[in-house]
Amino acid sequence: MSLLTIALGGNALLQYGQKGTFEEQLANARVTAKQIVEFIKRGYKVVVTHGNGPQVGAILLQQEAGSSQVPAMPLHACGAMSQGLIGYMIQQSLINELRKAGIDMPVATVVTQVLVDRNDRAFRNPTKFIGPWYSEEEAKEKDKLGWVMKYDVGKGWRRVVPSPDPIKQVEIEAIRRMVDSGIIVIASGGGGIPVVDEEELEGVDAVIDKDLAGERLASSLGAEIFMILTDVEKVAINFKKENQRFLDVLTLEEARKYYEEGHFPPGNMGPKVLAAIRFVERTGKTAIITSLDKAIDALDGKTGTRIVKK
Ligand SMILES: NC(=O)OP(=O)(O)O
Repeated sequence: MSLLTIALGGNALLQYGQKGTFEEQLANARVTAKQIVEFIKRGYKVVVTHGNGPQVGAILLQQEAGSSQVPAMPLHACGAMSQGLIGYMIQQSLINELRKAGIDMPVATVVTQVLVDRNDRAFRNPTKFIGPWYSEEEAKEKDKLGWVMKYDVGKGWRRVVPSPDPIKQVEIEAIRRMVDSGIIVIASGGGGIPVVDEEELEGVDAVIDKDLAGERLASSLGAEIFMILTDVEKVAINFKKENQRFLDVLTLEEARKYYEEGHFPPGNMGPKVLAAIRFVERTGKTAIITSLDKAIDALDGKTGTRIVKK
């Protein structure tokens, strides 16, 4: 049975413009779970990872808003909370869909810590968008609170936090044993809880990119395919320009060249293409970038962008 590692983008749980109620997110998780069950019906073992940008930002806001009554939790603990919340929604939706399909397979979410380097330059240059979008006037007010705000092109101003490079999942052996024993595992959610391992494990305030952490998960588990699901069907060069061109297949060499030429913006397609490059470099296997609704067609080679060794 081949192993498929799926990295779910933000729109799998929360679409731009939605408020982010529990009901909205659960409804999105149900649509996502239907797609994942299609992979399982095709005989794949599946490991799921997911983003948490909107959710971890919302949890952090809740901490700050309630801090006069109960102690606010640090950002790394908010990351852990987001794994529980999102894992719960995906896990419940998957169990319901598996039951409908008559498939008897266990599902479990693993609270996952991901090792980072305390000296990672990312700690001095926050880039990871979290939480809701704000107008320029609102962003100026947030600046006064000490938040770092950046413009998210076409959407508005948003809080940013450091996003160090993931080194490895601390719980990788536990995840491997679960996968080997036939459990559908949801792991490394929100890129994992960032931790350093000096004298002992310790959480650090950051949010890791889920695609880069997903690559670490997929490569370490020996996945056959690493599938990154986002809101576009294919990767494009010269995106939104007159000479925009969508790509069906990218060799490692082409992917590196386009990446270095700056075709893929940071905080958007950039980390997805970088995660795909690293996966193909490390394993020689295939990475696919496509949208959630085209995932099955992409697996069948009918659409999506495939990043291959040669
Ligand atoms: N952690 C992370 O990469 O989340 P998003 O994909 O939601 O930004």
